[in-house]
Amino acid sequence: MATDSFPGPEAINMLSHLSREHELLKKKNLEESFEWKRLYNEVTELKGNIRVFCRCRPLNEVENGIGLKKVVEFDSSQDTELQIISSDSSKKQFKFDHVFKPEDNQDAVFAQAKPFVTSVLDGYIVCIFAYGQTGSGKTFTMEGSPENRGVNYKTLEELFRISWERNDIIRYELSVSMLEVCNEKIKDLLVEHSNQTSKKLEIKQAADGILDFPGLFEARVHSTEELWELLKSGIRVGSVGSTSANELSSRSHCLLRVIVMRYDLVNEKTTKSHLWLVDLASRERVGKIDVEGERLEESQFINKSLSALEVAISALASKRGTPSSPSCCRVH
Ligand SMILES: Nc1ncnc2c1ncn2[C@@H]1O[C@H](COP(=O)(O)OP(=O)(O)OP(=O)(O)O)[C@@H](O)[C@H]1O
Repeated sequence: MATDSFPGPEAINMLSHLSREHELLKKKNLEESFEWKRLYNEVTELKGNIRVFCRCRPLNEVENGIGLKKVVEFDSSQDTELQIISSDSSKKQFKFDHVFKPEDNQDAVFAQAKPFVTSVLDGYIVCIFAYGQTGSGKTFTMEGSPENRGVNYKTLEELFRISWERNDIIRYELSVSMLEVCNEKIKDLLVEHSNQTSKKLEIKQAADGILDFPGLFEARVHSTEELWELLKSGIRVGSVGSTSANELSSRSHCLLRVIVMRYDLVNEKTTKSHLWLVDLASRERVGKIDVEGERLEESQFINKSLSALEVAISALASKRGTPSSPSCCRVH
């Protein structure tokens, strides 16, 4: 009978010593990681819970073809300021947390959004949204294309990467929902993946203060590939129209919600956080853009909802609560 496959008393002693060492090392790593996390979130808060970035896209072929001139000037030594040149050649300066120039690519934009991913995985509620005039590049920035992925894809990829990296100490479960707000109606863009039929959705405030949409489908996702397939199907279902200013104009607010369930193996606590990635419909100067009938009504709804958003953001910025913006809602 072969006995050398059973460890002797010395080997058992050594194994238990190694196991104790491993436990101590794991505890030390955990303590360091929590300290790092605390400092990281302190820095994030100091930088401000609301950040505003401005991205200027390059002029396209049509705009160049008809000889349109650039009306934005950048200071090469400052990446937080730009100047708008008016028709009388006077200049007006605007300041942001960061300004992206026409030559800045999708990676440069994502580099600024990346730190928020860590915040979501640490239990914060984060919302990243693109706001701007029709054709200014909101969908390009958020969605991008398969060759030129935007903030949505890169953020979700990073979310998965960090959650796997932390697997030793924290277990994450990620689910996504995708919805569209068009003419003040909420549509579930992933309903075809559920066993339900499309139904009217409403916004409710849950007991914990977080906004919820009872009945909205939540798809559990395990990888970026799986998630991307889901998003593509949601995008197909979304509404697209056209204005004279942009041929493929988004006529609705498109919202992607990632629900992050976080189980902390150290303190055995479960927390839930949300990441919102939003491509807003564009505010339109109805008098200047050739819209009529149904499109005109849509534009009026869009403008009204964007005005409400402005009120909510101003209230958050001045740290006041408004009836429509729960004070627990934290926007980075
Ligand atoms: N940074 C950029 N670099 C190159 N092309 C860009 C950039 N931003 C936008 N574009 C191009 O400009 C066009 C309009 O962009 P996009 O559709 O993203 O605008 P939008 O703000 O979402 O418009 P709408 O609100 O009408 O839907 C698209 O063809 C897009 O590929």
